[in-house]
Amino acid sequence: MSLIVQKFGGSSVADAESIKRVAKRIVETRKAGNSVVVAVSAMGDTTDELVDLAHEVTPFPDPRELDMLLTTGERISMALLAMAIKSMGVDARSYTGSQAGMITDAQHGAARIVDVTPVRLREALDEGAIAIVAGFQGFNRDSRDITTLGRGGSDTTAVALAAALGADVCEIYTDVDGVFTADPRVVPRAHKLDVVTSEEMLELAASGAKVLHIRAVEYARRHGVTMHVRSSFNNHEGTWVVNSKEETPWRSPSSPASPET
Ligand SMILES: Nc1ncnc2c1ncn2[C@@H]1O[C@H](COP(=O)(O)OP(=O)(O)O)[C@@H](O)[C@H]1O
Ligand SMILES: N[C@@H](CC(=O)OP(=O)(O)O)C(=O)O
Repeated sequence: MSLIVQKFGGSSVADAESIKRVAKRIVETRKAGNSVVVAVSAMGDTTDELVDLAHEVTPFPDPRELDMLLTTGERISMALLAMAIKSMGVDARSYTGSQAGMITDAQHGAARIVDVTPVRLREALDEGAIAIVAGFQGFNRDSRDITTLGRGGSDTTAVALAAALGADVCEIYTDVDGVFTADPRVVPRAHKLDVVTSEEMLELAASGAKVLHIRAVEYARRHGVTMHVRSSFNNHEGTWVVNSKEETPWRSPSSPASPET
């Protein structure tokens, strides 16, 4: 049995229909015989809307309270996703970052992960359940406060969970088919890369490829996590982010042998 971490970005869970579509995909991965942990982002533009709302209240929101506010976005999507999966007859449980054991430093808005203690996730997996974790958030032990990892931080949540749980692969689901030579929405001639090294991915991320959070790539490189960036809207093989080109990409059991077009 493989352990797969799947991350769904805000673009993949923008509305109720999308949440049901994503739930179906997660259930298929579970029914194929894998253990599944999911990291989910807030729906669509929820985080931007919450930031705007805070600035309507005050030009300088208190950093602790801003983190408290922003983490609510992921709570909404994780609970809805767990409900959708349960309605399909499969056990699923949602966890906030603190419940999932994402321990960070105290830097509100840009916290760094210092430890991951996924005790409750292991319990859920042992009982055959799918664990759904709120992305982009953690908990600081000293202040006992909730923190956020910075914008786009759910990729890092997924990679950190994959490393701590010893997952076989960390799948990053988004709204494009993988990592392209340039932003495919801006440069129509950009082409998809099948395999990139984490080194190459760091360069792409540094030059603005927001498809992956740079800290997630750094974390994956440090901990030897293999990532597969792919679309949640089709079953095409995406881009493998590997530590060295000698590494044979691990074929995801959730990828069909002959992908649909
Ligand atoms: N080099 C690139 N390859 C792929 N996508 C890119 C690249 N550069 C920028 N993007 C953009 O990144 C977007 C995906 O990131 P994001 O909107 O944060 O998704 P999510 O909500 O899934 O986290 C794509 O829609 C694409 O426009
Ligand atoms: N919701 C947070 C965290 C995140 O990673 O989102 P996304 O995966 O949609 O980029 C943000 O918008 O920054």
